[in-house]
Amino acid sequence: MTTIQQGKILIVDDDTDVLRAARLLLKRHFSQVDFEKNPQKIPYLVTNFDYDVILLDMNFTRDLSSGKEGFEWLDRILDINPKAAVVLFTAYGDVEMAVRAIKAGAVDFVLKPWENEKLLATIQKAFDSRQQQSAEKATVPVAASNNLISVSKAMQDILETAARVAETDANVLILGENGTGKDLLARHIHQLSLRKDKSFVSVDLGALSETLFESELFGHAKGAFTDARDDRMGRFEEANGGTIFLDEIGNITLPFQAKLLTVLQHRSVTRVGSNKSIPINVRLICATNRNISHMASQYLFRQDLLYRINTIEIQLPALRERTEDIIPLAEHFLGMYRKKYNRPVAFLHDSLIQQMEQYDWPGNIRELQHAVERAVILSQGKTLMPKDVFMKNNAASGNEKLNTGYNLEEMEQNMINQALKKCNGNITEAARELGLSRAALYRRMEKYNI
Ligand SMILES: Nc1ncnc2c1ncn2[C@@H]1O[C@H](COP(=O)(O)OP(=O)(O)OP(=O)(O)O)[C@@H](O)[C@H]1O
Repeated sequence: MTTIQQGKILIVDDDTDVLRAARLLLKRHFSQVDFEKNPQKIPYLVTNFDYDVILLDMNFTRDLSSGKEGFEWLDRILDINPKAAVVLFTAYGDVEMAVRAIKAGAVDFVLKPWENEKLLATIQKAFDSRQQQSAEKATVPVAASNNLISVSKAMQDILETAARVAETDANVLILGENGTGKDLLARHIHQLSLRKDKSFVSVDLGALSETLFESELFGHAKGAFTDARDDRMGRFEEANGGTIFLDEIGNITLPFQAKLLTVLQHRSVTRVGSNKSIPINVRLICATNRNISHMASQYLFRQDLLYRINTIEIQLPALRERTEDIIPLAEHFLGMYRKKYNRPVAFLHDSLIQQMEQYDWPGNIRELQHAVERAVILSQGKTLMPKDVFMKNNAASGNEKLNTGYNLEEMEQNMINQALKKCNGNITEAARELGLSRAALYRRMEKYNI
């Protein structure tokens, strides 16, 4: 009998069959095997969950065979966690690419189609070396996995409601501005639910094109359209027994709303090009940053679909409406990033605390998180000062409340300029300051025309 090791593995691949097969194999050996189809979720997952090994596809649909996208994502992962053990997966691999991948920071490389023993041995090796590293660095704490900070009364009430509804199978609709924690709350509810050992499948409906919508959600039969070379299960089937999280539900067109409604009413899906109905048992959590009741009153969102999805409605307040959470969150991120980047900085200056509490945080917790991360990377002393934390228009408007939009790219560009200035234009040193590889810094400089 195989013993299951306490280890967290993440598989990122846009091919559902690959995900399923690799997960099935690895689940027999590791206690937690998460999978994600959408590479855009990588930064979120790597920041929030301390994976032992990440198995990453090199060829996402954008660019089928050069492996370029895989290299980009590898870079992003290592930017976030330089110690991540990343094993690359490719169908078009060759020795040259393997060498490049290892040079770029991957620990190993597996060719598709794989042999189970080989895949397992590679993952095991990556896992063992990572365990050894952690044992040597016993002082390095585990990442703040699933750490939901909630000091304000508003958030405590929300968590209480979440705990109460988690055990039921009631559909939940989470409303709130971008970056308020909708995704994190959905995962939290799943973790508290009886389905926690089953899949949590997250789908960003806003990112799905009209042509992909149906086959992605409901699957397709072989030959249903030109590229349908095999039968393929959709996201609802993948989530069977577990939870499906439909993000940006307010962004789908009326015809797709009708299709989704039919699936929810019948609790079954029919793959595109097939006439066989497949029963599904999923817990549904939806989220949107739009005013969906208003949309329903304007006939832009079907009222009957809204009734289906909002059995329990949770409104996440904007960060500026729960100011008690700002400093605990900032301290949480400060602790997380000072350890990650090994910086001495440990305190927020009183004047910074005051400014942070008065700032509007239009990008909510995500904006706060990025602002603290960048400040930690660039920090020199033990205390963060107001000048260290980028808050849009902060310098110009002092302590006034701000209602402007927020631009992450602008912030990134600013940070790069600051680092280059500090290091007198020395790219290697600036990259180190920013916690980036030289290649990653060059790419960003090119992007911003610096
Ligand atoms: N209460 C919290 N405690 C700690 N971290 C949080 C909390 N809420 C959100 N975060 C962090 O803030 C970031 C943004 O959260 P999340 O992605 O869940 O927001 P969202 O509302 O789903 O955003 P979007 O609408 O843009 O998809 C994530 O890194 C998340 O871990």
